[in-house]
Formats: sequence, C-alpha cells, structure tokens
Amino acid sequence: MTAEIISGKELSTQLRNELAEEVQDLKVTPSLAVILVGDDPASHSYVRGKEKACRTAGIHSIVKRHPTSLREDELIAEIDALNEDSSVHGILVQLPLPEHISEDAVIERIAVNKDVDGFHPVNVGRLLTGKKAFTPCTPLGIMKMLEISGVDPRGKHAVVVGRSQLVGRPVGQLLLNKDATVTYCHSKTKDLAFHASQADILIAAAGREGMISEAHVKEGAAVIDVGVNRVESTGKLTGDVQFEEVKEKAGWITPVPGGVGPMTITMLLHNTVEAARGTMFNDES
Ligand SMILES: NC(=O)C1=CN([C@@H]2O[C@H](COP(=O)(O)OP(=O)(O)OC[C@H]3O[C@@H](n4cnc5c(N)ncnc54)[C@H](OP(=O)(O)O)[C@@H]3O)[C@@H](O)[C@H]2O)C=CC1
Ligand SMILES: Nc1nc(=O)c2c([nH]1)NC[C@@H]1CN(c3ccc(C(=O)N[C@@H](CCC(=O)O)C(=O)O)cc3)C=[N+]21
Repeated sequence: MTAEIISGKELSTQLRNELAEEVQDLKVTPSLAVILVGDDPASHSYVRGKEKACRTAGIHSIVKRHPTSLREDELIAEIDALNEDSSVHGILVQLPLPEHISEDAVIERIAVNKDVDGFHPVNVGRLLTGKKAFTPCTPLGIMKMLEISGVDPRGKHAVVVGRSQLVGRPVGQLLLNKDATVTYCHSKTKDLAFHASQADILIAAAGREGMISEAHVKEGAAVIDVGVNRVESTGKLTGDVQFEEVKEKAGWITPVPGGVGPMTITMLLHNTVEAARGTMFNDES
C-alpha cells in the first residue's frame, strides 16, 4: 500500500483563503501580538512565518522583539499592557523563553480570552473537561488534517509518542474527546515499537529525527509527523518519521516540511479570528 500524503501546505492555502474571507466580514480587524525574547534563529524564523501568514489573511500583527536580558517583570508588564489594550485580540509568547524567565508565570498572566496558543491553565482545564476553549494550534491542525482525510478517530486506537504540554498531551485529549482509545508513549516507555505498531492513528511528536521506522507502523495506519528536526550536515528539516519507508506501509502520512508545521500557523490565524469575534466564552455556564 502506498499512503495518501496529507499536504498541510495545500490544506493551509485553502483554509487561509477561507479565513481571509471571514476576516473581510468582521467588524474589526483581528490583531495578534507576538512577543519574542532572545536571538534563537529558529524562533525568529517561525515568528516571521507567523507575520507573513497574518498579512495574507488580513490579520494585523505586531511583533515585540526583546533581547535575552529582558527581565521577567518587564515581560509581565508588557503582557499586562497588551491584556488591557482592546485593539489587541490575541497574545502569543514564543517559546522557549530564556532560563531566567518562568514560562508558567508568563503564560498564566495572559488573559484567558486572548490566549490564542491555548496554553493558559484555564484553557487547558476547559479542554480537559470538554468545554469550549482556545485549543493549542498544533493539535488543532492535526485534528483538521485527520478530518479532511476522512480519518474518524471514533473507536480507533490512537498512539501519541510524546507527552509535552504543547503537543502530546493536548492532541491525545482531542483524540479522546473524539472517542479514540488513546495510548501515550514517552521516554520511559518500554518497547515503543510494540505500542506504536498497534496504532490506527500514530502521532509522532518526540523531536527525535527518524525514530519511527516501518517496523513501528501498522499497515494502513494514519501517521502524523509532528517532529521538526534540523539535520546538522545539510541544514534541512526532517521529521520523526522515516518518510520514504513508512509511506509504503501507512494509509495516510504527513510530510515534513509541508505537513503539520503550516497547519499550526493556520490554526493560530483561526484562533486569532475567534478571539476577535470574542464569542468563545459567551455560553459560559
Ligand atoms: N510542526 C509544528 O508545528 C510543531 C512541531 N514541534 C516539534 O515537535 C517535536 C516535539 O515537540 P515538543 O512536544 O515541544 O517537545 P518536548 O521536547 O517538549 O517533548 C518531547 C516528548 O517526546 C518524548 N520523547 C523523547 N524521546 C523519546 C523517545 N526516545 N521515545 C519516546 N518518547 C520520547 C519526551 O518524553 P518525556 O516526557 O519522558 O521526556 C517528551 O514527552 C519537536 O521536534 C518540535 O520541534 C513542536 C511544536 C509545533
Ligand atoms: N508560543 C508558541 N507557540 C507555538 O506554536 C510554537 C512555539 N511557541 N515555539 C516553537 C513551536 C514550533 N512551531 C512551529 C510552527 C510552524 C512550523 C512550520 O511552519 N514549519 C514549516 C517549515 C518552516 C521552515 O522551513 O523553517 C514546515 O514544517 O513546513 C514549525 C514549527 C510553533 N511553536
């Protein structure tokens, strides 16, 4: 079997065009504030990608760039100001932050209704209890890719490799909310190949170049590659999945680049439009 390749790039083009039309019909121009601390080239590159994507969708974006030496209290003060500013609908603090700044303290400071990353504990808790919430962009993008491919998680065995707060945990939760049977694997898992090869839906989110081989994959499975690893020798990006061999066995597969990455940014635009509508928490009980 040769897998169907799910192009996050193509799907993103379509969804971003649809978002641009939605934006035209809004009374306000959605506005996203991105805070970037330090000089990590990958972070700067991601943030440029976000700025560009905002422009094409008609979303206003402001990027606040700071040196690594920025103090935590200065960052908190900036977030407070953005929380107060009614012209700003979404706030994203690019991670990771320098070691002297507490990521938890910073994320908790962001207003829940501007938390377009879905990292605030209130949004995390709402997701866990099945309520409407800002949902982390990468997991949301993954669910969209499965949906568009006609892969319904209900009753399927989903195996998630990785349990981070940003990717692994929330994607497992979304799959559970869609009635999948979910297994999480992580660095202490014994016999990863045994667990992974049981999966109807396999999410590879460990950040380990090429760790998922053909031996980890069940015939016909949907394989979603979240990993973004830069190969030292070539400078190229590659995923956690050995694409060439796995595509001969899987039913569906996502490439890197051009898979989950572009969808993450598309879902950020989606969440920003949602924040600008301001109706996420309207039916609060
Ligand atoms: N395409 C996109 O849009 C995005 C891509 N990414 C990429 O996804 C990957 C994961 O990101 P993130 O979740 O933030 O990373 P983290 O480093 O925070 O988490 C990695 C997870 O993988 C687990 N893990 C590590 N090694 C192994 C192993 N050998 N076997 C099984 N599990 C293992 C870790 O286990 P333990 O908990 O035990 O340490 C941990 O839970 C990275 O490559 C990152 O660049 C991230 C965000 C967005
Ligand atoms: N607060 C916060 N929110 C995030 O969502 C967040 C973050 N911090 N820190 C870092 C990770 C990583 N991440 C990616 C986004 C897009 C691509 C992406 O578009 N990748 C392209 C390639 C881009 C390139 O060529 O450099 C692709 O896979 O095709 C990848 C990774 C978001 N993250």
